[in-house]
Amino acid sequence: MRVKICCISSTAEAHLAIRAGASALGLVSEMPSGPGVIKERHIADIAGAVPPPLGRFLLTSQTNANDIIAQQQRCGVNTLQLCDRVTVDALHTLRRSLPGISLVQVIHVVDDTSVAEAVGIAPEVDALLLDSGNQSLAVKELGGTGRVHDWSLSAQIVERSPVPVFLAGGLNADNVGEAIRAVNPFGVDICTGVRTDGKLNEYKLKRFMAAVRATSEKMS
Ligand SMILES: O=C(O)c1ccccc1N[C@@H]1O[C@H](COP(=O)(O)O)[C@@H](O)[C@H]1O
Repeated sequence: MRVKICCISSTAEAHLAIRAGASALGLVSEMPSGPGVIKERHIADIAGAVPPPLGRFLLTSQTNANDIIAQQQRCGVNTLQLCDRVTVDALHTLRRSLPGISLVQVIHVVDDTSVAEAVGIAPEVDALLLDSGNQSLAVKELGGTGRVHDWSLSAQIVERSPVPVFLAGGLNADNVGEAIRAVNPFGVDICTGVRTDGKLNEYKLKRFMAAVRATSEKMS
C-alpha cells in the first residue's frame, strides 16, 4: 500500500515523512482555501532535496495547461496532482509537453455523478485521487478539508478504474484501516490527520503508518 504524506512544508518534514516510510510527498501550491499552501520557491527547494524514486506531487488549482506546465518547470516535481477539473484537451497538452511527468486527477466524491466523472477521466491520466472537496462553493474547497466522504462511492470507482486510485479526505490512524478495507485503494493520502497546529506530528505519523501496515498485512 502506497502512502502519500501531504502538506509537506519544509525539508525537515519531508525527511521525517520519508523515514516513516512515505512513498510520496505532497506539496501544495496556491489554492482558494486550505491549510497546506506554501510558496513555490519552498516547493522547489523541498522537491530538490527529495531522492528521485519518491513521488514529489505538486498540488495545483490551475486548470490551464500552459500555466500548469510553467508551474511544473518552476517547481521541479515529478507528479502533478490536478485538484480542480481540467479539460481532456488540457490533459493531452500536458502529456505531450511533459513526458515522464505523472498526471493524477483529483475527483471530489460527492454523489453518483462522481463515479461517472472518475471513470470517464481515468483513461486520460496515470492515477486518480479521491478527495472530499466542494467545487460548487463560492470559495472552492479543493482538498485539505479533514473530512471523509462516502467510501461506498470510492469503492465503486476503484472497482471500475483502469488506473491506480489513491484515497484521501479525513483519514487518520483510527479510521484508515476501515477505509482500506472498504475501498481497497492503491494508496492512501493524508494531510490534516498527521498534523498538530499545522505541523507534521511524528507520533500521529507513526500511528498512521502502523495502522496502514497492519491493515495491508491482514489483507494480503
Ligand atoms: O491542504 C490543503 O491546503 C489543500 C488545499 C487544496 C487542495 C488540496 C489540499 N490538500 C490535500 O487534500 C488531501 C486531503 O487532505 P486531508 O487529509 O483531508 O486534510 C490531501 O491530498 C492534501 O494534501
